[in-house]
Amino acid sequence: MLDAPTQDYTKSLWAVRSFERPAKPAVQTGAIPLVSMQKVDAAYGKVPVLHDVSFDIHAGRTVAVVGESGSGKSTAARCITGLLPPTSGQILFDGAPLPAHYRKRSKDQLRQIQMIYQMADTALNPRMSIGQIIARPVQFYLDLTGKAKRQRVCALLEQIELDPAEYYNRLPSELSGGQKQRIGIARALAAEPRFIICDEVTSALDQLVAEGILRLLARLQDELSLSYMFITHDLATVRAIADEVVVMKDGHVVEQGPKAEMFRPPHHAYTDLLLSSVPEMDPDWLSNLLAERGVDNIGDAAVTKL
Ligand SMILES: Nc1ncnc2c1ncn2[C@@H]1O[C@H](COP(=O)(O)OP(=O)(O)OP(=O)(O)O)[C@@H](O)[C@H]1O
Repeated sequence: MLDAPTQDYTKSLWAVRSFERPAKPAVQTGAIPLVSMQKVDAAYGKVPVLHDVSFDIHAGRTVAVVGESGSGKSTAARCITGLLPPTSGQILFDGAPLPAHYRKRSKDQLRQIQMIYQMADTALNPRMSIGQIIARPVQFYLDLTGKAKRQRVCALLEQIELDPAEYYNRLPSELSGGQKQRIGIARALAAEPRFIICDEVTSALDQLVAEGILRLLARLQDELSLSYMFITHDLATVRAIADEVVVMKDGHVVEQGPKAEMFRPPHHAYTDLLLSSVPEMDPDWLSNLLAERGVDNIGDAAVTKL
C-alpha cells in the first residue's frame, strides 16, 4: 500500500479543488422534510447539552452539521437515532413523530435511519468475514436467508465497488482504511435506509481515499435517493458534498442555510471563525503527490485501489 501524504492541511483543501458537487436547487416551499428536529433539548444526566435545536433534512439532500468539538453534533445524531431521547422537543420522520427511544421504534422505523462511523476499524467485528458482516443487517432487516441473502450481500459489495469474489471471505484486517469504510457503507445500505448519518466518515482517511468515499456516497445518493446528515469538522468536505449547512456552537444552532450562502459573507461571527481557520493550499501538493505515486488517472478506479 502507498504511504499517506504527511501534511494534513494540504490534504484538506485538495478536496475543494478536485471534487465539488453543485448544490441542488432550493427546497420547494411547503415540502415535508424527511427528517425534522424540532426544538430539541437534550441532556446527559442533569447536564443540558442541546438547547432548542431545530433543523430539517429533505429527501435526496445532504445537510452538513459543523462546529467545534463538543458543540453537540454527535448528540444531535444520537437523538435522531433514538439512543438519547430528547428532554423536550421531537423528531419527525416523513412528517410523523418518531418514538424518542429506539426501543420503542418499529423495525421499519429503525431500518430507515442508518449510521456510518468515523472509525471503520473499530466499527467492524474483527472476527467476522466481510460477507458475514454485511449479511447480518440483510437478514435482520430484510428477512433474507440462504442463497437470497448471499446474493444480496454480493450485490451490495458490487454497489460499493469491491469484487465479491475477492472480498466476501476476507477479514476486516485484510482491508485498507478506505475499503473498510466502504464495508461500513455497504452495511448501512443493507438495511435499505432512506436516511444515513455519516459521522466524520472521511476524517481518518488519506485525502485521495477520502475523495473516493465522497464520490461513492454522492453516486449512491443519486441512485438510491438517499438523504445524508454529514457530521464533519472539515470545511473542504462541506464544500464537496453539502446542499445545506447547520453550524452548531455550545449546543445551539447558530446559523443554517444553503451551502452557497454559508461560504459567502456576511456570516455569523462563529461561521467566519470556522471558515478563516481553513489553511492556505499548497498549489504544488497535488501534482507532487501524484508524480510521487506514479498516478496519472485520479478517477474512481485509481482511488479505489489506494
Ligand atoms: N456520553 C456522554 N456523557 C456525558 N457527556 C457527554 C457524553 N457525550 C458527550 N458529552 C458532552 O456533551 C457535549 C456535546 O458533545 P458531542 O459529542 O455531541 O459534541 P460534538 O460536536 O459531536 O463533538 P466532537 O466533534 O468532538 O465529536 C460535550 O460537552 C461533551 O463533553
